[in-house]
This record gives sequence, structure tokens and C-alpha cells, in this order.
Amino acid sequence: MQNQTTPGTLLTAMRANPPLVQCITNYVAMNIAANVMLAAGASPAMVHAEEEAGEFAAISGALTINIGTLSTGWMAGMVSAAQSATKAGKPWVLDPVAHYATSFRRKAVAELLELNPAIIRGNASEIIALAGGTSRGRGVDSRDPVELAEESATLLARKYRSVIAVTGATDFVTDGNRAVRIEGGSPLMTQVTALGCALTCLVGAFAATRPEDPFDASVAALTAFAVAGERAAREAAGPGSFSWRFLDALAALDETVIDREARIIPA
Ligand SMILES: Nc1ncnc2c1ncn2[C@@H]1O[C@H](COP(=O)(O)OP(=O)(O)O)[C@@H](O)[C@H]1O
Ligand SMILES: Cc1ncsc1CCOP(=O)(O)O
Ligand SMILES: [Mg+2]
Repeated sequence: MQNQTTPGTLLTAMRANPPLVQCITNYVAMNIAANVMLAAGASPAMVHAEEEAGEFAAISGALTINIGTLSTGWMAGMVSAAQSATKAGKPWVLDPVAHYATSFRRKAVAELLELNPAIIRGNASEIIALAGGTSRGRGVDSRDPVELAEESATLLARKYRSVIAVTGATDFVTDGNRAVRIEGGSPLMTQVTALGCALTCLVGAFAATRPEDPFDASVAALTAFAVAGERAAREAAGPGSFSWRFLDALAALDETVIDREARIIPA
């Protein structure tokens, strides 16, 4: 990272001025995503109605759009919000949940990609399919390793001029030139629903804090999850206790802890 920017300094900057982030996420994720945002120090607002989504995007620091439980009405709100965010110069983040599963989702994602997301955050199966590759994905969970998605991520970053954040056992982030891998987290994170969706919202929070550098913002958010996930897993007996321990671990993170325990490896 350049200019002394680290996940820790970005975390401190975010908490000093908690960003309002409009999260258009899914019914499954809304509660845990909002709690993750509050634990990390951001201010989430789950606002998706077509009648107000665009207006709200203009007053938010960043916008996140997740197609997990898509409907026609929600899609109208997503398009309006993305257009408004772009017009206002605010970064927006796309989470293309299971976009390969149905033609409705494929069309929606194609339309959203035209609206210039600053960052795309997805699991390996989603990123491989987005680049036109052969993905093993069927539903919302990844069935491919991140290593197989790295080339797809680089292609997508250059094609859409976006940062691509691919998550899994070891995360991969690229803007088409720079790339890093982030180690940490826990397999228990795949057993708590919507943690990936919640991470997308947190990426939005860091992007609001550092809109001029979506790469560093993405790395900071993924590193916060990696460190908090690893810490929470140490004492967890299973997915239930992991879930609340993860929120506690996120809230307990500070600049020193996150920068000391971060494992960010240039790729
Ligand atoms: N096997 C794993 N080991 C460690 N961390 C993981 C593992 N699988 C996923 N994660 C972490 O879980 C979070 C959600 O990622 P992922 O499961 O890929 O997203 P999604 O829920 O969208 O499929 C990320 O922080 C990621 O690093
Ligand atoms: C189970 C489910 N069904 C539709 S959206 C959703 C949540 C997906 O969450 P994540 O992408 O974080 O695994
Ligand atoms: Mg997901």
C-alpha cells in the first residue's frame, strides 16, 4: 500500500468519520450486514425502494448493490441508485450473487455492469463466470478455488476499470495492475449465511472513506474480515458461536491489531 496507507490507518479514518453507506442487499443478509457495519464503525442504511433509492444514494458516502434476492422492483431501485451515485461521484460496489443461475440475474448483472461499479466483490465461482469462464457455481456458494479465479479477476478489472475482490480461503484483489492475496479468516465463515454479502457492505464503507483508492479500500475491508474471522474462530465451538464472536472481534479490532495480524502478500 502507498503513502503509509494500511488497513489499520483506514480503519481509524473510517471510525473517525463513520460513513453513511446505502446497502441494497438481500433479505437474508440485511440484519447481519447492518450489524457487521456497526461493529466495524460504519453507518449502514438498507434502502432499496425505487421511489427513494436514487435520492438516498446522493446523500450516502457509498452505495453497495447485491442481487441475492432480486426482483423487478428492486432492480429499478438498484439502477436508479447506481446512476445517482455515479452522478454524485460516489463509489459503488457490485456483489453479483449467483448471477450465473438464471437469465433474470444474468441480464440484471449485465445492466448493472454498464453503470461503472468501482469495485466488484464476489466469490470465485461468481468471478470466473462473470469473465465468461467455466464456473462450477450453481447457487450462492462458491464451488471453485480462488486461484482459478485470479486470471478472470484481472481480465474483469481491465475490462470494466474496476477493482475486483475475489474471496475464499485466500482472497485476491486486483485493479488490473496491482494485485495482492490476503490470508486469514476461517472455514466457519462459509457456514454463516451472508457473511460475503456483509463484507460487500463493508467494502462500501472503506470505499466511502477512501473513494480515490478503491484498491486500498477493498484490501482494508477484506483484511478486517480475515483478521476478525481468524480471531473469532479460535474460541468458536461452531457456526453459532462463531457468528457472535465474529461481530465482537470486528468491534475489537484496532489499528495496531489489524496491521500486526494482516497477511497481505503481493501477487
Ligand atoms: N475456507 C475459508 N477459509 C478462510 N476464510 C474464508 C474461507 N472461505 C471464505 N472465507 C472468508 O469468508 C468471507 C466471505 O467470503 P465468501 O464465502 O467467498 O463469500 P460468499 O459468502 O459471497 O460466497 C471472506 O472474508 C472470505 O475471506
Ligand atoms: C442464501 C441466500 N439466498 C439468496 S441470497 C443468500 C445469501 C448469500 O450470502 P453470501 O453470498 O454471503 O453467501
Ligand atoms: Mg456471495
